[in-house]
Amino acid sequence: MFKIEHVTVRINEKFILNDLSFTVPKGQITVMIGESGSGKSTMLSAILGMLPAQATVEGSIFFNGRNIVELAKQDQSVLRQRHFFTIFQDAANSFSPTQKMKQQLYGLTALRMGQTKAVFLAKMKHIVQDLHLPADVLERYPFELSGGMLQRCMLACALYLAPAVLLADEPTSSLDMLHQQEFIQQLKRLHTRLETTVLLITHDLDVAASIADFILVMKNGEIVERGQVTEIFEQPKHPYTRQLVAHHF
Ligand SMILES: Nc1ncnc2c1ncn2[C@@H]1O[C@H](COP(=O)(O)OP(=O)(O)OP(=O)(O)O)[C@@H](O)[C@H]1O
Repeated sequence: MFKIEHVTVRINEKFILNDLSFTVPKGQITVMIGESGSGKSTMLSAILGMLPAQATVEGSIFFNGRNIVELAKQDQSVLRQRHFFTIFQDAANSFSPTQKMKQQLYGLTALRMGQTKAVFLAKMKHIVQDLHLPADVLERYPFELSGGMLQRCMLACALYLAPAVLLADEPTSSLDMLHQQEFIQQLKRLHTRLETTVLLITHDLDVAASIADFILVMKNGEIVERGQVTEIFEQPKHPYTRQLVAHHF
C-alpha cells in the first residue's frame, strides 16, 4: 500500500531523515518508535506534504503504486483527502474553540463527501454512541469535552470516513493511562472493522506492544531495526533497540 523508497529530508541543509526505506502493508498496523527528535513526525509530514517550506525531499513515497511526491500539489491534496485521515497528538488543537462539535465533525467528514447535514447526523449519532461518547457530544464545544473524548471524536471521524489509511502521530501521549488504553482498544476495533492500513507514531513502547503488527525503530533519522512485536521485544538486535526495551521492562 505504502512504499517509502530512499527518502531523505533536509531542513536548512541538516539531514533530518537519511535514506529511509520501508513498506506499510495493506490492512496492517505499522508502528514507528524512537526517541524524541529521531524524525518520526518528519516522516509523517513528508507523507502528508506538510514539511516546512525550507525542507528538501529526495526519494519516493508510493501509495497504491503512485509516487505521491511526483504528483502536482492539487492532485496530492485530492489523493490525501480521499484516502487518508490523520489524528494528531493533541486533539484540542485540531478543533476550533468557537464552533460546536457537530459543525466541526461535519466539516471533517460528510462535507468532504458531499453529503447533507441530515445524512451526517443520522450516521454520526450511531458512531458517537458506539464510541461511548456523551449523547449530547455534537451539541458541545471542544472546551466542554475531555482530551480523551476529543481524541474519540477524531476516531469518530475516521469511522465515518472509513479511510484507506489512518495516520496517527502520538495520539495517546496527552491522555492519562485509562484513556490511553480506551483509545487503543477503540483504534483496534476500528482497524478490525474497516481493515484500515495504519501507520502510528509513538514513543510509548506499551502502546506499540499492544497494537503493532510490525515495528520500525528510528534513531537519528534512520531506521535502525524493524520486525514483528515479538522480535523487537524478545530478541532486539540493535544496541539502541536493546536499550529501549531494557528501559521498558
Ligand atoms: N521546521 C523545522 N525546522 C528545523 N528543524 C526541524 C523542523 N522540524 C523538525 N526539525 C528537526 O528535525 C528533527 C526530527 O524532528 P521530529 O519532530 O521529526 O522528531 P520526532 O521523532 O517526531 O520527535 P518528537 O517525538 O519529539 O515529536 C529534530 O532534530 C527537529 O529539531
